[in-house]
Amino acid sequence: MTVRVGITGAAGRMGRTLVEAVAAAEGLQLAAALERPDSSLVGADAGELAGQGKNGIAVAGDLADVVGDIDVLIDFSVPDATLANVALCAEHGVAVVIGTTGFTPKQQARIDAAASRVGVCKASNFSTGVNLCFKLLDMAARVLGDDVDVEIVEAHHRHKIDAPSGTALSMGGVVANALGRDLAEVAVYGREGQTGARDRDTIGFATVRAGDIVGDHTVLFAAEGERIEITHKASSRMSFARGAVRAARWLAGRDAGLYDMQDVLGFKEMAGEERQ
Ligand SMILES: NC(=O)C1=CN([C@@H]2O[C@H](COP(=O)(O)OP(=O)(O)OC[C@H]3O[C@@H](n4cnc5c(N)ncnc54)[C@H](OP(=O)(O)O)[C@@H]3O)[C@@H](O)[C@H]2O)C=CC1
Ligand SMILES: O=C(O)C1=N[C@H](C(=O)O)C[C@H](O)C1
Repeated sequence: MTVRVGITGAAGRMGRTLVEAVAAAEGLQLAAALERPDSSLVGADAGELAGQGKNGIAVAGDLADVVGDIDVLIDFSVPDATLANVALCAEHGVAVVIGTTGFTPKQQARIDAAASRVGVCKASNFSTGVNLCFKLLDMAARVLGDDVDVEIVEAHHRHKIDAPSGTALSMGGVVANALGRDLAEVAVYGREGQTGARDRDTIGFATVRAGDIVGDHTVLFAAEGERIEITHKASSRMSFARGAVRAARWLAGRDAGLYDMQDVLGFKEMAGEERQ
């Protein structure tokens, strides 16, 4: 079966990379590409926008016009646009891969509601490397326990609009969960002035925005006399796009529910087998 894919924000950094990744993927076919309704790019050829040469898919401005042509929507845009798109897809039985970051808890609840009607695969990071890091972080936190200070440092390009990155927050969530802490209670977002000594229970976040950095994340586990650092560095957006394409193939035809890249990679099944 060929999975018919739609891509929102098709002229964006991730959108263009996704158009290229879908073209290279087996079993997937680009069936729709979207931009804002008022964008001057509506009507342009999506392949040309992605620097791939014409692919015959004209950029649409309204998802309602093309939702019947697709099986899965891949959405890397902004929270408000993603929420509107997910709601429409849920009405039409179209599955959604969500890469957008920066949702509030209230916005996340709307995604959860849509996922009771269709399959939704949402991940703050679709690269295999970062998802492997989540497993390594879980293991490191469980072994090191409360004997270390945990700090998370992330760096991204100057155009990124949310901070800390979705990936940094997910990493914090994994570590907090492994240590039996609630991230909302222990997170410290930046420090300035007379901060006092560090509280061991906190998880610190530091953000760098500069130039064209694709995405760097480091989690430090610092004890007296030694320090472990788990680092991931993305050098190409294709690492995210390939993961999202893999997720789209995996999600097509699946039951309604909220999934993530750990499901797609089979990591949750592996963890279940380890426990048995
Ligand atoms: N999960 C993951 O693996 C990854 C997630 N991301 C996330 O993906 C998102 C997009 O990142 P990136 O591609 O760098 O961002 P860009 O700004 O390059 O692209 C966003 C696209 O969405 C479009 N858009 C913005 N607002 C609307 C709207 N209201 N309606 C329709 N379209 C809209 C933009 O159009 P316009 O230019 O006209 O505003 C643009 O084409 C971010 O949240 C980022 O954090 C990024 C990389 C990996
Ligand atoms: O905006 C980006 O570029 C990225 N966003 C994601 C995030 O917020 O974690 C993933 C990746 O790091 C790139």
